[in-house]
Amino acid sequence: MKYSKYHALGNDYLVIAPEDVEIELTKERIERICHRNFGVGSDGILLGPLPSQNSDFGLRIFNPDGSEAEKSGNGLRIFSRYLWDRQLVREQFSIDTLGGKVKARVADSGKSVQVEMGRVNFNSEKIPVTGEPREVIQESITVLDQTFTFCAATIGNPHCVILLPEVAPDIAYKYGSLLEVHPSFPNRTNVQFMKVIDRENIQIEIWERGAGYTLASGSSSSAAAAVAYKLGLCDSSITVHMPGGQIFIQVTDDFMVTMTGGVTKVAEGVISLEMFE
Ligand SMILES: N[C@H](CCC[C@H](N)C(=O)O)C(=O)O
Repeated sequence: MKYSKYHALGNDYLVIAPEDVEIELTKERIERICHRNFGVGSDGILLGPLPSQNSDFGLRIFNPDGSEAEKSGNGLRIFSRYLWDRQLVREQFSIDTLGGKVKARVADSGKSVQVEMGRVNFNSEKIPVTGEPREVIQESITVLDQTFTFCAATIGNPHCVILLPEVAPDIAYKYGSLLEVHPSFPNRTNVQFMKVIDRENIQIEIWERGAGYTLASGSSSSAAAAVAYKLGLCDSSITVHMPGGQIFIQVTDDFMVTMTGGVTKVAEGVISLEMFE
């Protein structure tokens, strides 16, 4: 089964075209393909291009735990580059995901991709977050020995953004997995620990729903930047600094987000079905 591997700031994905799917991609098989030792190794699988009624292309996004995600910013940049590599697109095109339709534009010979990610929404019913319908802004949540103040947002997929004076990987590892499955989030959640550096720069450490600690995340960058803008801590153009690199986010007054970042091609390969035995 053929695949193409790319990374976006160290957040890596395998692109598998539907015509190359030789065996049903069950939860167990996705887990095995993404496994760093027993499989190819990846932060997820992008299945496409699929037919779409309302966009040029359809895309399905799977996490390494086999769960399906509504959106992935890095995944959308990687898929856009894949379409460009296959000469299926020119300048601008649209992609339909479970989390809505986006517009993408490839630049710099495929090394940079801009995606209009859609509107960030802070409403509890949309994210979802349990409790009364409200905007989830600066609320308290307790895991282990720690009570955090958080904001929640969706850009198709759910995010829990925690503002701290300093952030580091150990915070994401210690608390991320517990926040991911906290009962306040019926669909689980992605988690970002955010330090606001100044009005144009933030730093985040990421724990992804269904993937764990990752070096970068486009939807996380979009959600965290939108929260920083919502809280009045940043202006509308924000550079998001992550262990894997930087993503440039622009936020409008009504929280439409445009994301721009790099993509790197890693390899093309063939998955042996023996791996599933
Ligand atoms: N784990 C995420 C999907 C991938 C997000 C991340 N890789 C990105 O670049 O946005 C979720 O379940 O919502």
